[in-house]
Amino acid sequence: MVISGAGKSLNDTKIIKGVSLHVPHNSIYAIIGPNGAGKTTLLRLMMGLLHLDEGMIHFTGDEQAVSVLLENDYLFETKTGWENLQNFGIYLSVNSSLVSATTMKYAHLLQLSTALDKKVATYSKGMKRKLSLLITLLKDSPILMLDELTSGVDPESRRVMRDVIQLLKEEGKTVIITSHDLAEVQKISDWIAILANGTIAEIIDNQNFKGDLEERFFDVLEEVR
Ligand SMILES: Nc1ncnc2c1ncn2[C@@H]1O[C@H](COP(=O)(O)OP(=O)(O)OP(=O)(O)O)[C@@H](O)[C@H]1O
Repeated sequence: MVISGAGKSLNDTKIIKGVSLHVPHNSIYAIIGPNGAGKTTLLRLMMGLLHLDEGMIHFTGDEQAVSVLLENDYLFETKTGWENLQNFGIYLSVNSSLVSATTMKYAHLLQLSTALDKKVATYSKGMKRKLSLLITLLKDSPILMLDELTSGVDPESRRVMRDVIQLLKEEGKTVIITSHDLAEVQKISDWIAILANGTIAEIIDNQNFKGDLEERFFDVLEEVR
């Protein structure tokens, strides 16, 4: 997936300015940056939920299907987790046997199996996030875009989500994430783009990066200020 010269204004303010990125196939690619840097806006452009004012986004042939996880959970609170999966399966045109198979595969890994019979209104933030992730996985898309997957989630749930992301990579998928958790980003990402004021301030090849990400992050922000 290649983004070149992406630009976007919202309410007459330029939010994304000349962003170019190459997200390698089958990589875990993190976009980090301070509040208001434009991470969600950039991800929404990549998701196709917003239209570019300038530039282009190019998917290679086999990468066109994208599944997305938004920053907030959009779940049916009065239905059980399992009913949510079935309803979203219908909405996403995923047949019910595939919904069952995907649920069987990931619910256990996400430690969500026993909660699936309970109403979502009784779920913790972490459980809701895991259910939203499971819904995102129903479509088996080659590219997953996950906006703040682990925000507000406890360490153990973060770890199981991380394990699932790693498994997805092993299965050949490309995963793009935004996060404020630099320790987590450093653990799982192949590439890390630092976004500041709507521009890419730095791209880190994390497999060859030996330093401390937090330190690098603050240095980069200092340089662009
Ligand atoms: N619909 C909108 N209309 C006008 N401005 C917007 C809109 N959505 C976002 N913005 C502004 O765009 C800027 C970037 O917002 P965005 O949510 O993309 O940042 P972010 O890096 O994801 O921040 P956070 O870490 O807080 O989630 C912010 O200044 C925000 O106020």
